Amino acid sequence: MNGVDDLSLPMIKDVVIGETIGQGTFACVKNAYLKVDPSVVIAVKFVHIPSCKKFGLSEKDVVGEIILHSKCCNHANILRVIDCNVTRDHLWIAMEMADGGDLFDKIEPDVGVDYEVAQFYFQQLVNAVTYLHLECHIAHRDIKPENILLDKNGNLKLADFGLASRFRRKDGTIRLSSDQRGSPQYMAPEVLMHVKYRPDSTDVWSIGVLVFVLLTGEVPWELPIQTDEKFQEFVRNEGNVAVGRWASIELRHLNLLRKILQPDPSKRATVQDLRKHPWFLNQLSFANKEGLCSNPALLAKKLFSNLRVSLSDDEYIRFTQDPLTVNGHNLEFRATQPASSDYAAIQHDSLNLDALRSTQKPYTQSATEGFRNDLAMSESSRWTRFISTDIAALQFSDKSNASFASQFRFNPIRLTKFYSAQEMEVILPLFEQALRFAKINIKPDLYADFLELKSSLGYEGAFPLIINIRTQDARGAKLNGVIIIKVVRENLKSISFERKAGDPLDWRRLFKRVALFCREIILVPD
Ligand SMILES: Nc1ncnc2c1ncn2[C@@H]1O[C@H](COP(=O)(O)OP(=O)(O)OP(=O)(O)O)[C@@H](O)[C@H]1O
Repeated sequence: MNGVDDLSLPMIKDVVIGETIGQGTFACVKNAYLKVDPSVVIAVKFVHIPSCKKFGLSEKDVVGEIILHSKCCNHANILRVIDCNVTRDHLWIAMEMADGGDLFDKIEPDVGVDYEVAQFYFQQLVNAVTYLHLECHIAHRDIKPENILLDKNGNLKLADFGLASRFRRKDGTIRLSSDQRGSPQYMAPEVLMHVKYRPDSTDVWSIGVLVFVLLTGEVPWELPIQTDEKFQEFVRNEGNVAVGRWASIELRHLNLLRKILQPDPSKRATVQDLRKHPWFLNQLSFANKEGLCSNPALLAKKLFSNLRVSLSDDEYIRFTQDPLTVNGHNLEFRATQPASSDYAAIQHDSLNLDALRSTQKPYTQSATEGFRNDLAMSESSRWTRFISTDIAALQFSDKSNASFASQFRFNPIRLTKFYSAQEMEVILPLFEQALRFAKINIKPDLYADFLELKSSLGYEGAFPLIINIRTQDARGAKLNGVIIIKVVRENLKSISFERKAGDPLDWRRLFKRVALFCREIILVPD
């Protein structure tokens, strides 16, 4: 997987390491608490240095990122580094726990978030970047939803300083950059022009792309170059675009975006300019004067109100007739036939299973207590009641947005998840069909592999069952992750899609397509 397994992780003095809460390309992140005070919960990231080296990253690069990050995390909207150390194979980093999970997980593809929520995160991001640029003289250079986490109140925490650089020297002169690293969709045009550029100005551009993504649920273009039709159209019309997703953006937001997405960096707004804009200055009803969330329940309600997965007949018929459309939106997941490198297969080796056995627990909280009292109810009512406090299950419900969203609180649980009470002999063949329908090659057959695991490890030993997914999105970029099937109770299973690499919006699109295809087996709260 990424060379990180529980058995080889270093011990950290005075810290008790808990469950895996996330995985990156070379790292796994675990929750942990302090021995002296178990109420202090932190996150610890273990980076596997030999894996980084295989991909051409030196130990100095990896450690340098954390040193830089730890020098500029004294701000409410920047993820705080508490401590770090290097052992033989690992770099561990103790960080503030982002209890609200990932921001990207809460952006509905092709829809976006409520515009006040977009404004809230714009204001917090501008605050974070002002601090970085003006106080720390550091440019982040990789602003995108994947690098934004949320705390338990929904406040933004900018993370991942892997590409950050100090752009202002001690004597005040500017150190220009010339490398072309970053995420293409969020990159400013000058980064791709083989010229020297100011990295602080490219951060402002990325804020603009992120605002577009928040408002619409998709990126404005693939690459900010003349051969990209969408970008070309934007430039040709000097930002006055009224087609596609641009048409759904209100004029005042469009005006702001035009100031930010200014291809000429010398004309582009700076963070100081952004701070003078009404969109930054207006205080939101759920924020305090410092721009931090003062009403997490209201923010959560607004944020969640757009997250829905329709399993209706109309949607199903539309989807099966035109597999590239769901919820009336183009969900083209990939335009071509599967590439030979794509595949989906059950992953099994004892080390990885040990590591994954401890991945996210199903969200049970109050439902667990409810369960004991519900034994007399029918099985299906018991389960639907049991899952009725999990927001991932609620996103399939037909209830009105308001009552549905009112149950949401910030937590790190993935929203790309559903529950089923079906047997594996029903679930796995259906999954196989769904993945083929999504044009992902499958190593046949999943159920036979499961039976093999079951005969060697027993039924319980075969879980969590992990299906490895390696595919490409519509642009041909890699999209990797795992589908983890866990037994929650008796025959109730949670089926969680956990992205490892690639566009998070495309990952949710894939999840929605598989869910729609498998709608007969999904348990939906009443
Ligand atoms: N401080 C934290 N608190 C809570 N969850 C975290 C924290 N840091 C990381 N995570 C979780 O772990 C996941 C992986 O984090 P990590 O920083 O290793 O990966 P990444 O940067 O997304 O991956 P890559 O290294 O491939 O770019 C995140 O998506 C998030 O869900």
